[in-house]
Amino acid sequence: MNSPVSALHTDKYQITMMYAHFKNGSHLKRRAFDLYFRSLPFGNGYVVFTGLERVIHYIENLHFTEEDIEYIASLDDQFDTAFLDMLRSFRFTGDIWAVPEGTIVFPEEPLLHIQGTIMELQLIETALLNFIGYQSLIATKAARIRHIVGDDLLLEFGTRRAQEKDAAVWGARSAYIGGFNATSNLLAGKQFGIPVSGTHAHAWVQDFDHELDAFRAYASAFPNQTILLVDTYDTLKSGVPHAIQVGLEMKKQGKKLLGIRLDSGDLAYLSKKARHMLDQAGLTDTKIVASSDLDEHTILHLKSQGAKIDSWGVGTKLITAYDKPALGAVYKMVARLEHDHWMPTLKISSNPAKISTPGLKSLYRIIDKRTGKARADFITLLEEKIDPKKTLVLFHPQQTFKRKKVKNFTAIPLHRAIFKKGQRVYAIPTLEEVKKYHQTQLSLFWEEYLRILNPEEYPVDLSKKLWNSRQTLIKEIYEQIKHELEE
Ligand SMILES: Nc1ncnc2c1ncn2[C@@H]1O[C@H](COP(=O)(O)OP(=O)(O)OP(=O)(O)O)[C@@H](O)[C@H]1O
Ligand SMILES: O=P(O)(O)OC[C@H]1O[C@H](OP(=O)(O)OP(=O)(O)O)[C@H](O)[C@@H]1O
Ligand SMILES: O=C(O)c1cccnc1
Repeated sequence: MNSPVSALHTDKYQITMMYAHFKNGSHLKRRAFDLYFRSLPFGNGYVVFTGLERVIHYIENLHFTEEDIEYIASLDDQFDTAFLDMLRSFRFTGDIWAVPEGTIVFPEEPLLHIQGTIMELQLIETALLNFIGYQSLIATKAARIRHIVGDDLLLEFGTRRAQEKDAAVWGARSAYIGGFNATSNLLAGKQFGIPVSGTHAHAWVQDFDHELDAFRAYASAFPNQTILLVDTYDTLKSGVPHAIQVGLEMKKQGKKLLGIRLDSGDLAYLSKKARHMLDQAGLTDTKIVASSDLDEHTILHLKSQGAKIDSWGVGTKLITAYDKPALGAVYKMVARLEHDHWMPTLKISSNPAKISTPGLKSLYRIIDKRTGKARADFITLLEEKIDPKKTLVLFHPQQTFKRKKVKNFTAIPLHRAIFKKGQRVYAIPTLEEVKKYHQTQLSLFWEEYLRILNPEEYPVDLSKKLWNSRQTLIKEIYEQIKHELEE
């Protein structure tokens, strides 16, 4: 179904670290990593997590072919035969936990938690960040657009402007999860079962001597799904009148002109005029589709101007995540297994926002039982239990004086086990299930967190124990550095 992803879809340094670990005798040491992002894209209040299905296919198929191994050997004559032999039988043997696709997620949350040998965990970093970062970005952009249009039909038109093929196809899938109704990309339709849709291009009209002939010919080829592009010459003087003429001819034959498409000019003005003209002619059921560099901001403005647009075709600005082309997801080591005991590890940075959260952790969503709405997300040490009968004290991880007490709540664990010892233990949901799950996720949040402009910051808090363990580790590392410098 999906084209397999090569094991070489990784950065060179992952292979060189694998080799250095192999020479060091440490390649089979067990480690744990978290995948997360640090800041929200597009000024949005949340991210829609997607990319897991591709991660699963990648992990299940992960192996080096003979050609891959030959290529690696050709890079550096350092690589000895024993290492190359080991690559021949390489398979992923670790454990992965992840939030399901479609989940609403926030900065600093462990979206994936992965345990395995350091060698395999290094190898997969690049591909995981690549898939999750891009797909989550597009699903989030799509959700913003869905938020603005209400129930209007949303069509994904981005393939021709996407950053190459995979981005177009997986982007179409993410857009569908985030709230689009259909894609123009047939491969995405075939591969994922996304509804496909479309109109026709200017070239269809240009290929005829007269616009009217072009419209008639198109209507006769597709009598049940005729949508005519009306802006090739002059939208109001030529395109719409010709479309109306064809629409009336179709009506006489008991058929219906489904729609017209506007693709340039002042879309508010043109759509209002076109609506009026269609209605005057009795074509009240004929819909108006608009496209032309649309995004959530332009659509919002068009709506505020009273544009009479029923359906939106969105390409470039969605599929390229135009205003924030990278999510900036990261993958950090959080623990090392030493003598059967997980030792938390930390990445310190001069920028406090970049200090990672150590250890094996659980991620919960705290739901207020009275309202059914999310109060906060709560990250704990793995071994901690939350007692729903007790009051939960939440505090801001930086401004710790900011506190709130939560009673009468449910703590929903967000992680699912995906792989155990290299074997998948997770039943991949259908795309429709993912889309539906995303909708139920949205319903957990107050509108204040969902609005597209200046949303409220949703609290993601650490348990006291986790917060203490992080502070202790930071202190220990600074003490150690000080001590080493003094020596
Ligand atoms: N009423 C409107 N209010 C705000 N933005 C609009 C309105 N009508 C159209 N737009 C947006 O303005 C931009 C206009 O694009 P541009 O000036 O490049 O040309 P165009 O009219 O689309 O023609 P072409 O596609 O042939 O270049 C598009 O992003 C479109 O979505
Ligand atoms: O505007 P987007 O959101 O990217 O949507 C996709 C665009 O692709 C097509 O344009 P085409 O390639 O025919 O070029 P055009 O810009 O001249 O319309 C279509 O007419 C849309 O305008
Ligand atoms: O079907 C359409 O109208 C379409 C498809 C891709 C890009 N622009 C428009």
